[in-house]
Amino acid sequence: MLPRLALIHTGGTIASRPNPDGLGVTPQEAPDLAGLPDTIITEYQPFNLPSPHITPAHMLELAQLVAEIAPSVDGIVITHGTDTLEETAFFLHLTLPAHIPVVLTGSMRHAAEVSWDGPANLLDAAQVALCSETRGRGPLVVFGGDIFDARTVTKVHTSSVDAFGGYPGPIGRIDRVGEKAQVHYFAMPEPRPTYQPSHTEAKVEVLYAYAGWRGEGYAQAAARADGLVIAALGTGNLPPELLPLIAETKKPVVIATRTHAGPILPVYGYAGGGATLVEAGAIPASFLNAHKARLLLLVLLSLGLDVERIRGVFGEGVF
Ligand SMILES: NC(=O)C[C@H](N)C(=O)O
Repeated sequence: MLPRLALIHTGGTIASRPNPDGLGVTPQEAPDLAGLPDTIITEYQPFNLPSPHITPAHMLELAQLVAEIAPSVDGIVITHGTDTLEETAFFLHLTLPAHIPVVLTGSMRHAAEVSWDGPANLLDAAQVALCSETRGRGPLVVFGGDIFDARTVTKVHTSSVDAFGGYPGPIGRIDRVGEKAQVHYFAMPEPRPTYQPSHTEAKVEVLYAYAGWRGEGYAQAAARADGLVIAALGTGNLPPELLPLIAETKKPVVIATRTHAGPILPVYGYAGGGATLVEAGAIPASFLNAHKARLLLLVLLSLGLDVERIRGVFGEGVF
């Protein structure tokens, strides 16, 4: 029996061309998959958006579509804009069973450019999705031949075709010798819980720390949102003015880092140091970046978990 692949197109540069109405480049036409004969391909296009227009509601719609079609295919590829690709990948990682082989990819150049990287990324993603070793790893991101897990992958360059990286790096690689694809994995997947929210309506805002921040915008965000994430400094430290603000917040306040790799650690005991923030009730985000910590918090709040249970999930660090 021929392998069955589902291709879900959502827009992004991989679907973009110069705008016929004038300004810039916009998503228009989903890319063709070339170079994969003897495969039954079914295509879906739930929406056609630049990825800055993607919301958690779109991510939930995608998770539901993937779950629906997974039993009738051997692999699923999602084409997506690169700007928020890691957020959709992580949302799917949190909400889909790990046995479904889902691979996200995109491109950094559009189809009218000489350096158009869409076709190679799409073929790589399809071959990774159909590879039997991919099953059990949860949603992955394939870009430039590197295979990343959804938890650690992040966009590391605004314009290079090698736009994705993250700490500690790829979990695998796809290369091609002639027509034949070779897929190698370097690590085994770890067991982890997944979550089934029926909506994504919780409001979580991200605040970005900087030298001299006195908490401007904090009170308004804390009043509006159901929970906050702060992209804090280093191992999760803040200026002293933030300490009393966090101490009086009853809603969950998750501390991530604006530094590009590494964990949140309760090391420092000066006012606003990580140890004082944790003592004041803040929740360390472990190794998650601020925008992924936001999605985990949003999922947990949408499921109705209280602050202590949320603290427990982040504290266990298994996601
Ligand atoms: N390379 C890309 O896909 C970037 C584009 N702005 C998007 O995310 O939709």
